Amino acid sequence: MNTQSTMNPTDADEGTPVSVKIRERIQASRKRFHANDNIAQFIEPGELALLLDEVEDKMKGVLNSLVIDIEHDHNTDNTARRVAKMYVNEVFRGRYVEAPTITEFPNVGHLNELMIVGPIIVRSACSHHFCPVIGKIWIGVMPNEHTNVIGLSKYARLAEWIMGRPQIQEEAVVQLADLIQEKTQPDGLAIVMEASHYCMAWRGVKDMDSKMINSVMRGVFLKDPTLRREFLSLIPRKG
Ligand SMILES: Nc1nc2c(ncn2[C@@H]2O[C@H](COP(=O)(O)OP(=O)(O)OP(=O)(O)O)[C@@H](O)[C@H]2O)c(=O)[nH]1
Repeated sequence: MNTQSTMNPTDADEGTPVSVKIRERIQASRKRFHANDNIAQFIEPGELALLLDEVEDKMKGVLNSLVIDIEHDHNTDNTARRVAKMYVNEVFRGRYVEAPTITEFPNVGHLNELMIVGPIIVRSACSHHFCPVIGKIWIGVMPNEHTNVIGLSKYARLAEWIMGRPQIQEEAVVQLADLIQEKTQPDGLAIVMEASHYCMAWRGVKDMDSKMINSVMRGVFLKDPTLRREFLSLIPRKG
């Protein structure tokens, strides 16, 4: 018997986890959905709330498998919901929502002097263990007369959107550089990030002191060693 032919497509859809529906749309568009990719364009209105319910349900499974009595332990009876909210609405929000709106102003003053913003405090989580990554970022921009000027706070908003995903630091700074480059089209862009990785402090090697520092240099920062030195000397990293 061909059961398919008698089924209404909406009935077939019912009971399909929302994550599966979203994943199918991404795959149909042949787009990537790695941990540090944004997938907002594939999420329909109302689906984020359903995704939260689904993650809560799966988290209950994890707690059960950890042999925690969530039925009777008053401390953990709502933990699955809290963790789901933390992932979907807070720490990994940068995967599920569109980029912040950025007001761009024309560079009427023809500014072409080095501009530095930082330290911007950033919070992320490593893709490997989902442990916190907390650090600082400095951004240097060398505008030209065609460069769009964006409000100072917008650098922090863009950084928050990129860091609000499971990341590895090397890829996070490149994603942020690509985004700022696209928004402002400067002659040069420099980013330095310094962060503590709690997967190395709380667990694993339990090293409390080491930090990872990395940088991305684009355009004139790459070509001009004097400008690069000026940028690096102006960021008060040890302060
Ligand atoms: N390159 C890079 N490595 C990272 C970052 N965040 C965490 N790591 C490292 O990722 C590695 C994962 O190593 P694995 O050997 O797969 O995992 P593991 O067995 O739990 O490793 P240990 O942490 O050594 O116990 C660890 O060395 C982490 O310190 C990051 O942003 N960039």
